[in-house]
Amino acid sequence: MATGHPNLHSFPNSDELATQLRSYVLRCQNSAFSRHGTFRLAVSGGSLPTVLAKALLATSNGSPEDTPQFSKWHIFFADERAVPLNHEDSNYRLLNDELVSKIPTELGTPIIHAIDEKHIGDDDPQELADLYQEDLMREFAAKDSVKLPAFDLILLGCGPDGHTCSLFPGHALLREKDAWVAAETNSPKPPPKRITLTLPVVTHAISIAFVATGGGKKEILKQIFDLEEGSSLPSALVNQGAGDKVSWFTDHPAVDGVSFPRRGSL
Ligand SMILES: O=C(O)[C@H](O)[C@@H](O)[C@H](O)[C@H](O)COP(=O)(O)O
Repeated sequence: MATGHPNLHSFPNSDELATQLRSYVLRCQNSAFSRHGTFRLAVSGGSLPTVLAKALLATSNGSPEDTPQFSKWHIFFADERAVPLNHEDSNYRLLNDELVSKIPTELGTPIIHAIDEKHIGDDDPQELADLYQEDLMREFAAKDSVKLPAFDLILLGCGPDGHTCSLFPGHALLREKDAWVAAETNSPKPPPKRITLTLPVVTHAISIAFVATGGGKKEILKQIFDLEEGSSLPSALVNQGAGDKVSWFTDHPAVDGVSFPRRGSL
């Protein structure tokens, strides 16, 4: 059972948010290195890769602690669309365009865990999900030897309907207890076919961060943080399942009208 409450941070602008997100991600990196020598993280699509790139491509102070050591990073996708990797809807392509292709050589190259292109054209994305789950098993141990994979960090967005990953409000997928990766065939946000980490995998991560900015998010964040009616929304379920392992990086317009207390420091 989760302990504590999520940490809600709000920053005046995107520069400040990126600076704080950088400290947070690098702190997660450094503690992952001390546990097992690599940093295993999952990232979402949407606006997240752009903010993440701003955070991670900023100039380092030169210390190893303030340097992303990308050659020891394994980057997975918290969710991915069932489209070719060079398609404009691909989260792989988005992450590559925004971040990976811009990493200076001296910082090394991360290992990116993409979906298997051979199954992208399948009618049902289930095989794509199963193969991605096998990829996780190669990195985190077989599913019959560990109940759930423990990502060092999962970076999420929150949609205006409260979805996160490709876990949408009211969908049966929210009740998935067994699979690590599941197929979604009817996403209300296009494109309809996707794969996604399941809720138990998300809440089992060592750290989880949401990035949500702009006034367009204030109504849903009010529901998620302040109102009973928002308690079954996917993003609220992450808060409930993971408690103080969750940190929200927002800007002031996104939490305008939200009463839930902000935390001053990371
Ligand atoms: O691939 C996806 O569709 C995303 O992973 C999705 O879950 C996204 O994170 C949210 O829709 C928030 O998107 P914004 O940050 O763009 O609002």
